[in-house]
Amino acid sequence: MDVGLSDAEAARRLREEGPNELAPAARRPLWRLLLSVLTEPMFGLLLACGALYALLGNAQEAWTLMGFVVVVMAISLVQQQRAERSLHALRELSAPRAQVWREGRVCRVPSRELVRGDTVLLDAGDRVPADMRLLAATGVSVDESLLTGESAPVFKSATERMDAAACLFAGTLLTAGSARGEVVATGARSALGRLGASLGGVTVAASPVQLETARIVRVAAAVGLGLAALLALLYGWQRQDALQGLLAGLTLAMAILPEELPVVLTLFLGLGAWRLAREKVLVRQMSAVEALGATTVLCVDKTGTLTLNRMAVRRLWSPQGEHDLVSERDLPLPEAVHETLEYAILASHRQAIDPMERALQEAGQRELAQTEHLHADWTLVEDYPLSAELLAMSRVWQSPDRRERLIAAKGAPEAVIDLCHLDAARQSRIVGQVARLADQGWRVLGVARAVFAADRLPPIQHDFDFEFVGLVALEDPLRPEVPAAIAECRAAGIRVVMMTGDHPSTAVSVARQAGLDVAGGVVPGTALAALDDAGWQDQVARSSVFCRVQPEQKLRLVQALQARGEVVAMTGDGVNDAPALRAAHIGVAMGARGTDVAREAADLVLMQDSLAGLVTAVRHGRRVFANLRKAMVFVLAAHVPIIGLTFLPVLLGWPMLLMPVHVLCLQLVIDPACSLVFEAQPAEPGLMQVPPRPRQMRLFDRHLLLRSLGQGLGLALACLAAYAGALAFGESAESGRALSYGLLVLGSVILIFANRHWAVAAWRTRVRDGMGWLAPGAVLLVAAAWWVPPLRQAFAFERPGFPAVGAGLLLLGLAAVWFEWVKQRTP
Ligand SMILES: Nc1ncnc2c1ncn2[C@@H]1O[C@H](COP(=O)(O)OP(=O)(O)OP(=O)(O)O)[C@@H](O)[C@H]1O
Ligand SMILES: [Cu+]
Repeated sequence: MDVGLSDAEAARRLREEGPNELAPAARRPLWRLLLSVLTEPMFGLLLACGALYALLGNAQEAWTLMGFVVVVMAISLVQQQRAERSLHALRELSAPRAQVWREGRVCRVPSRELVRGDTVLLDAGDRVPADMRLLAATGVSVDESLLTGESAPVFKSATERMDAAACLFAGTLLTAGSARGEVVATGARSALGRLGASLGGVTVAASPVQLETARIVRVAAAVGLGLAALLALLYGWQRQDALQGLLAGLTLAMAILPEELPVVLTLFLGLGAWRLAREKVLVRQMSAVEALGATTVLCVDKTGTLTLNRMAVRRLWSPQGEHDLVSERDLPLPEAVHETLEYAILASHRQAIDPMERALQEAGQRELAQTEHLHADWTLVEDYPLSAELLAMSRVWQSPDRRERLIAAKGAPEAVIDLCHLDAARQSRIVGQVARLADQGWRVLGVARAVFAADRLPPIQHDFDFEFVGLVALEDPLRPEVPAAIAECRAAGIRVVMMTGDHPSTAVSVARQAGLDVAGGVVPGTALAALDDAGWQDQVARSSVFCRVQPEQKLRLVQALQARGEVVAMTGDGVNDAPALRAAHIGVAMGARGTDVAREAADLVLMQDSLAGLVTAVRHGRRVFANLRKAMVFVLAAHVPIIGLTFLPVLLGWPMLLMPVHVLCLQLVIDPACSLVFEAQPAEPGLMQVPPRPRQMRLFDRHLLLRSLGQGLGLALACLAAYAGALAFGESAESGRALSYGLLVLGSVILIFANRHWAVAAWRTRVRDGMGWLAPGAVLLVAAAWWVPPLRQAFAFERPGFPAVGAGLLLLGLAAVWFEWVKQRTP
């Protein structure tokens, strides 16, 4: 038996030959990042303003603005780099793992740690992690399209010759069978590495909300430019000063350009993904974070998702007797069921990966160790794998002291009964026993055996003359956290649908324990096969438990649900689940047990395999969407006064109020910092007690626009009133500007207060939630701009008098009340 490399040897080779990875996906170089910042419209506007100031002979303004350009670029760069880095970290997390022999044990290591000489175990659905020579292979077929472009399956087997038919290549996909191989080339030395190819990791396709935002930004930009041109003309004509007019126009363009929207959005989705990663849910597709919040149906498989996938043989039954391995643990295994366990083990792989087969072997080691029923000296001659048509598998053995061969079969009881050609009476007796065992929620397998004397083995299992041996019931406990998670879904108006390949009685029993809705009955896959599209849609509307479904049917179930307008999240782990995972709005694969194919097709990967993780993800998705709306209300509302304060004074013939510096400071520093408060906002208490948001619901709907417009207009009025008042009472324009701007900054902070919680009034909430640094920071900033000379100059301020400040505070209070009023009127 192979024992694999020692840890020390593996570490030595890893040091010498380098990790098993292709040239890591090149990060964007700094100059590319710079270029992307430079081509942003805001940057163009800034440069134009700077040039205008220079033309006007205002050297100081020009320099201030250029200083700003540097700051803005630095912020932009840091943010982009941070986004890149977090993406990189996510890629690392989703890195593939491989099963390998080390120190005489099978363990899972990250694929990048594989070295030449490692013995790797592969199963259907695995991506081949490195080039290897096959040591053993059963029914292996491979998809090598990544290397050859040819998608037809290629069959492989272990031979002495070391040619392509006995080799697996890195990056190709095991579509069927299982294999053991020795690594011969890793990383860049593999066939794939020599091609210079690389496999994709995290993808960032635009989500609906991102598209919607992009549209809003485009519209706003067009409107902004139009208005800006209008203002420039107006100003130039009114005051006969074209350059100043142009400057005013550019300032307005800056004020309207909703630069922060896309930034806020990326940040929210990205940080949402990061928060989910901390909850052991990996996001492979950023837009999934957003779709999660709208999920109406969760389609889940049973084993591993609802249950622990910790199989243990619970009961053995044969026509001669029965034995329970838990309640009768202290009794020796009765002779009557010896053969049942013996043949169940013979029908399993020796180095079993399947938890069911492992459980059988464990039971065998425990119960049959002192008997002649374990046959280490027998050799395997042939293997008939499980198929969709026949849920049973057989293995053909040669014993050293017999000429004829022995065949052991195990599988779904119906399939095994079918193989045994029993008479009606025996058949119905066995079916009754199966139902009795499956009613406990146990998975039941039938076991059969045959003897075969001729030389040539038949092509299909049906050609053996099988004799029924007995039944094995395997127990797989429910995950303890599942009933609570399902109850949470129910409260949140999310339906949970179970799709399993298991027996109807087992399915119902587990569904009941988990708290699923079983009133709609259990629908077996065979009943679905005869239905048309309308029939499928009808079924998925009525029933929540589907049993004996084949993976291909899962795809159709998902499509039927989608045709009914549901937003579907689906879990899956097998090779054949990939199409359904791709079709679902949110495909969910399992980190621990899922195949590589499933993981690659999925949008989310649950590192802890449990349904509870998925429910957590949904909760986060809802929270992100709710907070996004709050942030958008804030950003939009904050734009209104900026626009008003640039536009109106010009119209009214007052001295110019906001200049480019002010607009930039608000738009590029203060507002984005403020939006972060919303990102960290915890979920509102009733978040999981309301139905999912309608699928068509837009991020920027009427309520949102009304609310932001209402609140923004209030703040704009307050600021304008402060300016007008200051001017009326004989203060200088600089002093009025300082007052008005201070009001704008502090009012924005109050705007955050108002919108952190929508259901409760701001004064009922805890002030400190995420605001600890913000309010003092804003006050400090305003004070500094008023009193520190260089800043005062840069902002063109003069310190306002105390009566003015008092009036300003009063206006601020009024604005706060107004925000709350608007909040209540726009639910
Ligand atoms: N290794 C095996 N040996 C014998 N029979 C098997 C084996 N694996 C599966 N079966 C039979 O095939 C049936 C379907 O198994 P499959 O693994 O496809 O179910 P599944 O859809 O993954 O189930 P679940 O939803 O519980 O995860 C099982 O109920 C069992 O009867
Ligand atoms: Cu025996």
